[in-house]
Amino acid sequence: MSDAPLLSCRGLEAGYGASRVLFGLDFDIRVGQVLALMGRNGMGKSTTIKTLVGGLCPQRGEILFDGQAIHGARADHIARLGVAIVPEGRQCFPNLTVREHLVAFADRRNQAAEPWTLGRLYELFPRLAERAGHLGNQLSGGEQQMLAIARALSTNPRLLILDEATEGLAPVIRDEIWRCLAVLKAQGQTTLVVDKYVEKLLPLADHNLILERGRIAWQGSSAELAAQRDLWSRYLGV
Ligand SMILES: Nc1ncnc2c1ncn2[C@@H]1O[C@H](COP(=O)(O)OP(=O)(O)OP(=O)(O)O)[C@@H](O)[C@H]1O
Repeated sequence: MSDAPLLSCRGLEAGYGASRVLFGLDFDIRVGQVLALMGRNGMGKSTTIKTLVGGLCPQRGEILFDGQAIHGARADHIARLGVAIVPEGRQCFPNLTVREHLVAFADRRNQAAEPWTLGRLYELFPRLAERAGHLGNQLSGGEQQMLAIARALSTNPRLLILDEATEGLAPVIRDEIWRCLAVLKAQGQTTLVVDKYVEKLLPLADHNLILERGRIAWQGSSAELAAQRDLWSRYLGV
Protein backbone atom coordinates (compact mmCIF):
# COMPACT_ATOMS: atom_id res chain seq x y z
CA MET A 1 0.00 0.00 0.00
CA SER A 2 1.38 3.41 -0.94
CA ASP A 3 1.11 6.46 1.31
CA ALA A 4 -0.06 8.76 -1.48
CA PRO A 5 -3.74 9.65 -1.19
CA LEU A 6 -5.62 8.61 -4.29
CA LEU A 7 -8.54 10.77 -3.24
CA SER A 8 -8.56 13.73 -0.85
CA CYS A 9 -11.53 15.74 0.39
CA ARG A 10 -10.95 19.03 2.14
CA GLY A 11 -13.70 21.10 3.72
CA LEU A 12 -16.33 19.38 1.58
CA GLU A 13 -19.77 20.94 1.86
CA ALA A 14 -22.72 19.84 -0.23
CA GLY A 15 -26.49 19.72 -0.16
CA TYR A 16 -29.66 20.11 -2.14
CA GLY A 17 -30.70 23.63 -3.09
CA ALA A 18 -30.70 25.74 0.05
CA SER A 19 -30.42 22.76 2.39
CA ARG A 20 -26.91 21.84 3.50
CA VAL A 21 -26.23 18.14 4.16
CA LEU A 22 -22.42 17.91 4.42
CA PHE A 23 -20.61 20.34 6.69
CA GLY A 24 -16.91 20.30 5.92
CA LEU A 25 -15.67 16.73 5.43
CA ASP A 26 -11.93 16.09 5.47
CA PHE A 27 -10.71 12.63 4.56
CA ASP A 28 -8.28 10.75 2.34
CA ILE A 29 -8.38 7.38 0.62
CA ARG A 30 -4.96 5.91 0.03
CA VAL A 31 -3.95 3.59 -2.76
CA GLY A 32 -4.89 0.01 -1.88
CA GLN A 33 -6.96 1.09 1.11
CA VAL A 34 -10.52 0.08 1.93
CA LEU A 35 -12.36 2.96 3.58
CA ALA A 36 -15.71 2.27 5.25
CA LEU A 37 -18.22 5.10 5.51
CA MET A 38 -20.88 4.48 8.15
CA GLY A 39 -23.70 6.28 9.89
CA ARG A 40 -27.40 5.97 10.51
CA ASN A 41 -29.98 6.72 7.81
CA GLY A 42 -30.00 10.26 6.51
CA MET A 43 -26.57 11.22 7.89
CA GLY A 44 -25.12 12.04 4.45
CA LYS A 45 -23.39 8.89 3.20
CA SER A 46 -25.08 8.78 -0.20
CA THR A 47 -24.71 12.54 -0.55
CA THR A 48 -20.97 12.17 0.05
CA ILE A 49 -20.75 9.53 -2.65
CA LYS A 50 -22.89 11.51 -5.07
CA THR A 51 -20.57 14.48 -4.59
CA LEU A 52 -17.44 12.39 -5.16
CA VAL A 53 -18.70 10.93 -8.45
CA GLY A 54 -19.97 14.20 -9.91
CA GLY A 55 -23.69 13.65 -9.35
CA LEU A 56 -23.85 16.66 -7.08
CA CYS A 57 -21.75 19.83 -7.23
CA PRO A 58 -20.14 20.70 -3.89
CA GLN A 59 -21.12 24.01 -2.35
CA ARG A 60 -17.63 24.42 -0.89
CA GLY A 61 -14.35 22.59 -0.47
CA GLU A 62 -12.19 20.55 -2.76
CA ILE A 63 -11.88 16.99 -3.98
CA LEU A 64 -8.58 15.86 -5.46
CA PHE A 65 -8.25 12.59 -7.35
CA ASP A 66 -4.64 11.61 -7.90
CA GLY A 67 -3.76 15.25 -7.30
CA GLN A 68 -6.25 16.58 -9.86
CA ALA A 69 -9.19 18.77 -8.77
CA ILE A 70 -12.48 17.02 -9.57
CA HIS A 71 -14.97 19.03 -7.48
CA GLY A 72 -17.63 20.26 -9.84
CA ALA A 73 -16.38 18.05 -12.70
CA ARG A 74 -18.90 16.10 -14.76
CA ALA A 75 -19.67 12.52 -13.81
CA ASP A 76 -18.39 11.11 -17.11
CA HIS A 77 -15.06 12.93 -16.67
CA ILE A 78 -14.66 11.53 -13.16
CA ALA A 79 -15.57 8.05 -14.42
CA ARG A 80 -12.92 8.30 -17.11
CA LEU A 81 -10.31 9.19 -14.51
CA GLY A 82 -11.01 5.83 -12.92
CA VAL A 83 -13.76 6.25 -10.34
CA ALA A 84 -16.48 3.60 -10.65
CA ILE A 85 -19.62 3.44 -8.56
CA VAL A 86 -21.90 0.54 -7.74
CA PRO A 87 -25.00 2.60 -7.02
CA GLU A 88 -27.68 1.84 -4.48
CA GLY A 89 -30.39 -0.12 -6.30
CA ARG A 90 -28.03 -1.86 -8.79
CA GLN A 91 -29.47 -0.33 -11.97
CA CYS A 92 -28.96 -3.15 -14.44
CA PHE A 93 -30.38 -2.82 -17.95
CA PRO A 94 -33.42 -5.11 -18.32
CA ASN A 95 -32.81 -5.77 -22.03
CA LEU A 96 -29.05 -6.41 -22.03
CA THR A 97 -27.53 -9.79 -21.31
CA VAL A 98 -25.02 -10.31 -18.53
CA ARG A 99 -22.23 -10.55 -21.10
CA GLU A 100 -23.40 -7.37 -22.87
CA HIS A 101 -23.36 -5.48 -19.55
CA LEU A 102 -19.76 -6.55 -19.03
CA VAL A 103 -18.46 -5.49 -22.44
CA ALA A 104 -20.63 -2.35 -22.85
CA PHE A 105 -18.10 -0.09 -21.15
CA ALA A 106 -15.03 -1.41 -22.94
CA ASP A 107 -14.32 2.00 -24.51
CA ARG A 108 -14.33 3.64 -21.07
CA ARG A 109 -11.81 1.23 -19.69
CA ASN A 110 -8.82 2.55 -17.77
CA GLN A 111 -5.36 1.24 -18.50
CA ALA A 112 -4.40 -1.35 -15.92
CA ALA A 113 -1.51 -3.72 -15.40
CA GLU A 114 -3.98 -6.53 -14.83
CA PRO A 115 -7.18 -5.54 -16.62
CA TRP A 116 -10.52 -7.08 -15.72
CA THR A 117 -11.16 -9.43 -18.62
CA LEU A 118 -14.45 -11.28 -18.96
CA GLY A 119 -12.61 -14.40 -17.80
CA ARG A 120 -11.42 -12.72 -14.58
CA LEU A 121 -14.89 -11.31 -13.89
CA TYR A 122 -16.47 -14.74 -14.36
CA GLU A 123 -13.82 -16.24 -12.10
CA LEU A 124 -14.75 -13.75 -9.37
CA PHE A 125 -18.49 -14.31 -9.93
CA PRO A 126 -18.99 -17.87 -11.29
CA ARG A 127 -22.74 -17.29 -11.04
CA LEU A 128 -22.47 -14.63 -13.77
CA ALA A 129 -20.68 -17.06 -16.08
CA GLU A 130 -23.61 -19.46 -15.70
CA ARG A 131 -26.04 -16.60 -16.49
CA ALA A 132 -23.96 -15.01 -19.30
CA GLY A 133 -26.83 -15.10 -21.82
CA HIS A 134 -29.59 -14.04 -19.41
CA LEU A 135 -31.14 -10.59 -19.60
CA GLY A 136 -30.88 -8.13 -16.71
CA ASN A 137 -34.56 -8.59 -15.88
CA GLN A 138 -34.16 -12.38 -15.65
CA LEU A 139 -31.65 -12.16 -12.80
CA SER A 140 -32.27 -12.51 -9.09
CA GLY A 141 -31.52 -9.54 -6.82
CA GLY A 142 -28.23 -11.10 -5.77
CA GLU A 143 -27.20 -11.78 -9.37
CA GLN A 144 -28.05 -8.19 -10.30
CA GLN A 145 -25.84 -6.97 -7.47
CA MET A 146 -22.96 -9.17 -8.60
CA LEU A 147 -23.47 -7.85 -12.13
CA ALA A 148 -23.42 -4.25 -10.90
CA ILE A 149 -20.08 -4.89 -9.15
CA ALA A 150 -18.65 -6.77 -12.14
CA ARG A 151 -19.77 -3.97 -14.47
CA ALA A 152 -17.99 -1.39 -12.32
CA LEU A 153 -14.86 -3.57 -12.26
CA SER A 154 -14.97 -3.98 -16.05
CA THR A 155 -13.78 -0.34 -16.33
CA ASN A 156 -10.61 -1.24 -14.34
CA PRO A 157 -11.41 1.35 -11.68
CA ARG A 158 -8.66 2.96 -9.66
CA LEU A 159 -11.30 3.68 -7.01
CA LEU A 160 -14.34 1.45 -6.59
CA ILE A 161 -17.27 2.90 -4.63
CA LEU A 162 -20.06 0.71 -3.28
CA ASP A 163 -23.25 2.24 -1.90
CA GLU A 164 -25.16 -0.29 0.25
CA ALA A 165 -24.15 -3.21 -1.97
CA THR A 166 -25.57 -5.82 0.41
CA GLU A 167 -28.89 -4.05 1.00
CA GLY A 168 -31.96 -6.23 0.62
CA LEU A 169 -30.05 -9.45 -0.14
CA ALA A 170 -30.42 -12.87 1.47
CA PRO A 171 -27.66 -13.60 4.05
CA VAL A 172 -26.02 -16.24 1.84
CA ILE A 173 -25.78 -13.78 -1.07
CA ARG A 174 -24.55 -11.02 1.22
CA ASP A 175 -21.76 -13.36 2.33
CA GLU A 176 -20.86 -13.96 -1.31
CA ILE A 177 -20.54 -10.20 -1.84
CA TRP A 178 -18.36 -9.85 1.29
CA ARG A 179 -16.16 -12.71 0.04
CA CYS A 180 -15.67 -10.90 -3.29
CA LEU A 181 -14.82 -7.64 -1.56
CA ALA A 182 -12.17 -9.48 0.47
CA VAL A 183 -10.73 -10.92 -2.76
CA LEU A 184 -10.65 -7.44 -4.30
CA LYS A 185 -8.91 -6.03 -1.25
CA ALA A 186 -6.29 -8.79 -1.40
CA GLN A 187 -5.71 -7.80 -5.02
CA GLY A 188 -5.06 -4.20 -3.95
CA GLN A 189 -8.32 -2.64 -5.16
CA THR A 190 -8.80 0.81 -3.56
CA THR A 191 -12.39 0.87 -2.33
CA LEU A 192 -14.87 3.11 -0.55
CA VAL A 193 -17.70 1.10 0.92
CA VAL A 194 -20.93 2.27 2.51
CA ASP A 195 -22.75 -0.44 4.39
CA LYS A 196 -24.59 -0.97 7.63
CA TYR A 197 -23.13 -4.36 8.60
CA VAL A 198 -20.39 -3.13 10.93
CA GLU A 199 -19.16 -6.58 11.89
CA LYS A 200 -18.63 -7.43 8.22
CA LEU A 201 -16.93 -4.11 7.47
CA LEU A 202 -14.43 -4.41 10.32
CA PRO A 203 -12.24 -7.17 8.84
CA LEU A 204 -12.39 -5.49 5.44
CA ALA A 205 -11.76 -1.83 6.25
CA ASP A 206 -8.37 -0.26 6.86
CA HIS A 207 -9.98 2.94 8.05
CA ASN A 208 -13.51 3.85 9.14
CA LEU A 209 -15.45 7.11 9.07
CA ILE A 210 -18.69 7.64 10.95
CA LEU A 211 -20.96 10.42 9.75
CA GLU A 212 -23.38 12.16 12.08
CA ARG A 213 -25.58 14.84 10.52
CA GLY A 214 -23.12 15.60 7.75
CA ARG A 215 -19.99 15.75 9.91
CA ILE A 216 -17.33 13.17 10.66
CA ALA A 217 -18.18 12.22 14.24
CA TRP A 218 -15.46 9.59 14.59
CA GLN A 219 -12.73 8.00 12.50
CA GLY A 220 -10.20 5.33 13.16
CA SER A 221 -8.98 1.81 12.50
CA SER A 222 -11.13 -1.29 12.61
CA ALA A 223 -9.32 -2.44 15.77
CA GLU A 224 -10.29 0.82 17.47
CA LEU A 225 -13.88 0.59 16.29
CA ALA A 226 -14.12 -3.07 17.36
CA ALA A 227 -12.92 -2.11 20.83
CA GLN A 228 -15.40 0.75 21.28
CA ARG A 229 -18.82 -0.84 21.17
CA ASP A 230 -20.35 2.32 22.65
CA LEU A 231 -19.70 4.00 19.27
CA TRP A 232 -21.82 1.37 17.56
CA SER A 233 -24.87 2.15 19.64
CA ARG A 234 -24.27 5.90 19.75
CA TYR A 235 -23.72 6.46 16.05
CA LEU A 236 -24.84 3.36 14.20
CA GLY A 237 -27.85 2.21 16.17
CA VAL A 238 -26.54 -1.36 16.61
N1 LIG B 1 -32.36 14.55 -3.73
C1 LIG B 1 -32.49 15.08 -2.50
N2 LIG B 1 -33.11 16.26 -2.31
C2 LIG B 1 -33.23 16.82 -1.09
N3 LIG B 1 -32.77 16.25 0.05
C3 LIG B 1 -32.15 15.07 -0.07
C4 LIG B 1 -31.97 14.41 -1.34
N4 LIG B 1 -31.31 13.24 -1.15
C5 LIG B 1 -31.08 13.18 0.19
N5 LIG B 1 -31.57 14.26 0.83
C6 LIG B 1 -31.50 14.54 2.27
O1 LIG B 1 -30.13 14.63 2.63
C7 LIG B 1 -29.91 14.06 3.90
C8 LIG B 1 -28.81 13.00 3.79
O2 LIG B 1 -29.29 11.94 2.95
P1 LIG B 1 -28.35 10.76 2.41
O3 LIG B 1 -29.15 9.97 1.44
O4 LIG B 1 -27.06 11.34 1.98
O5 LIG B 1 -28.11 9.96 3.76
P2 LIG B 1 -27.55 8.50 3.96
O6 LIG B 1 -26.63 8.60 5.13
O7 LIG B 1 -27.03 7.96 2.71
O8 LIG B 1 -28.84 7.71 4.42
P3 LIG B 1 -29.54 6.41 3.81
O9 LIG B 1 -28.83 5.28 4.44
O10 LIG B 1 -30.94 6.55 4.31
O11 LIG B 1 -29.42 6.49 2.32
C9 LIG B 1 -31.24 13.52 4.38
O12 LIG B 1 -31.80 14.46 5.24
C10 LIG B 1 -32.04 13.40 3.10
O13 LIG B 1 -33.40 13.59 3.37
